[in-house]
Amino acid sequence: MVVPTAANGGDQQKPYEIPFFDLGEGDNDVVEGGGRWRELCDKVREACETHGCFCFSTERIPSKLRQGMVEGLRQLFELPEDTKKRHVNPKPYRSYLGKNDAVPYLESFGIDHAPNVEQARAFTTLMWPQGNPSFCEAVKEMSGKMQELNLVIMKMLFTSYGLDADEHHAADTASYFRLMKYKVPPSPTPADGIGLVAHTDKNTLTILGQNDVQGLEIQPKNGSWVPAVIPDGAFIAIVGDTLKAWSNGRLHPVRHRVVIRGEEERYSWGCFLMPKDDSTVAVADQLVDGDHPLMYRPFTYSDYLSYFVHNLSDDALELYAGFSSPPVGESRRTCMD
Ligand SMILES: O=C(O)CCC(=O)C(=O)O
Ligand SMILES: [Fe+2]
Repeated sequence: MVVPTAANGGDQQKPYEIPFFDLGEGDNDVVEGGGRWRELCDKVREACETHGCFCFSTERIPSKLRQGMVEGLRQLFELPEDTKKRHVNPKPYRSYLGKNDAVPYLESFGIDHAPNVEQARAFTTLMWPQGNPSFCEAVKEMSGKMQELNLVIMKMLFTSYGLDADEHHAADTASYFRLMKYKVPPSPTPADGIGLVAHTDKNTLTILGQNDVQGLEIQPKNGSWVPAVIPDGAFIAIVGDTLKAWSNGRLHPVRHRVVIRGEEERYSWGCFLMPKDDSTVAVADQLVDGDHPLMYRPFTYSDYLSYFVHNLSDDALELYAGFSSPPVGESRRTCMD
């Protein structure tokens, strides 16, 4: 099944189709050896190579959990600015972001290892000293399910490439959970109600959910921006730069942005899968051959992220790790193969 995306704000754009997959019921369907497993692995890989993203539904995340998440986000972003500013973390994109000229409609928080109840509780207690057990539970559960799904999709990609899809890579994997609110721009809406500037994700694989208010756009390989319409209750998975490197350029980290239109506030939340800070990302040996010469040198994810934060280049991966760039002299150890 594909989800046709209507042209947004004009009739110039051709409808663009983002693949949509039903990732099944709990653990019964999309598990290794299940009826649809192998077929889905290939379709997911194809979507990630061609589009760099796909939408999916899953019964692992019940609608009650989604509702709890959205309700908690409303309460969170309504807190006083001084309270929200208490959330500080030295890692990039984690501290509370509000009132930023580059992204005036966006507010966000990033929580490390949110599936860990201690981390989820530390965050909610910081925001609500008297506690907020229901949002704490929603953050822990939602981030845990999304991390699980991220790992399932990674496994699908490994399987489709015929690589050992052993879970061992999960041990070298971390995640952070990002909570976002996009305010309604003042009326009349500026032509460019940019909620989040165009970028590729630097991590491995991202899964995003939203409160059914659209706004995400992607730039397909052919160049022009199109809306990425996420069906109600569904999620979108987006390939990051690190997966492009690991797959020797096969998987496509699609550029995306958020454009705010309409009258409703948009809430979104994302689980960003990434290698642990000290893990080295290296191209999988099996994905290098005569037709696919080695494109990237090994690198440490945290060094790559730091390079990006200091340079903010659209071509960060190619400049930092592209084979023509200078070697870093790191030993070759890989977190993902
Ligand atoms: O809010 C969204 O839908 C997109 C967020 C995003 O792309 C990001 O945080 O990297
Ligand atoms: Fe992103």
